[in-house]
Amino acid sequence: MNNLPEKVSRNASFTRQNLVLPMRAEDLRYAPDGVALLHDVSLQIAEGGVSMILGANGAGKSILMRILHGLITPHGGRVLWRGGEATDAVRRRQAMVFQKPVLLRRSVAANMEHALKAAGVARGDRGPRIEAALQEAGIAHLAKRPARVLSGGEQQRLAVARALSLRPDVLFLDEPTASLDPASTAAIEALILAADRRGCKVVMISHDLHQAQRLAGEIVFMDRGRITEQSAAETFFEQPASTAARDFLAGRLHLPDGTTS
Ligand SMILES: Nc1ncnc2c1ncn2[C@@H]1O[C@H](COP(=O)(O)OP(=O)(O)OP(=O)(O)O)[C@@H](O)[C@H]1O
Repeated sequence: MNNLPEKVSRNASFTRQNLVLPMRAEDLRYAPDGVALLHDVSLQIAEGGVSMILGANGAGKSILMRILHGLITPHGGRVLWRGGEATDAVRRRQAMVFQKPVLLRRSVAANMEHALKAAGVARGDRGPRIEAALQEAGIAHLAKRPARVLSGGEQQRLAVARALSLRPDVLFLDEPTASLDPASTAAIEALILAADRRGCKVVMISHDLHQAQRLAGEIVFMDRGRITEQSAAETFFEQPASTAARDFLAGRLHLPDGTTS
């Protein structure tokens, strides 16, 4: 890969301390109605670089992310932030953006205002933060427009800008650029890299291997409810350790019965 020096310098350029990492997930099990969808998943997320979760459809990536963010409760195992269970203070230092942005029926600026107010940001600080976040996302000219009439790419930029305006220590992104065109994708990727440079830990799911190569510091690879490897992105793409990852990168499908096509 040709962008290693950029990643190294990015990782060295933190501008603030991350107050919730490292995160440690231990033996997570998720089995609604007795059907095991996550099997004893353990991983550690530390500061520095984008952590990218890869794996085939149905591998359990979204379930894992939702458990890490506290949106669903696992049937076994636990998630520890700096060694302790998530408190309200820890949850407030995290944000999540979904593949389909969840926006309120009000203007772009009012969507931002609502999130900042709910997060307890003082009234006088909200305006400047909204302006800065919309500028950075390249949608300042849309501030007064109803959020629901924005294009898909604009809506997703707003969702990411809104999440970043909260200045989270950890930002979870579940396929934020799925179905966006190259220009919108590039705009979102620029926001992700800027957040990374500021010391916001980005944990992200993507199906776009080129995007993973552009952004990721490390790869967490999932196969049928298990993490088969967690490694530096360069290592993963050059020498994937697991058969499942090798097959995935080669475009071979792992079928539920254990065979490969
Ligand atoms: N509450 C639930 N009850 C039953 N099955 C579920 C539930 N939630 C998710 N699943 C199933 O668990 C599997 C993993 O889902 P998940 O959304 O985590 O996959 P994913 O890796 O994010 O896939 P994709 O890349 O398609 O988004 C899927 O087969 C899904 O249908």
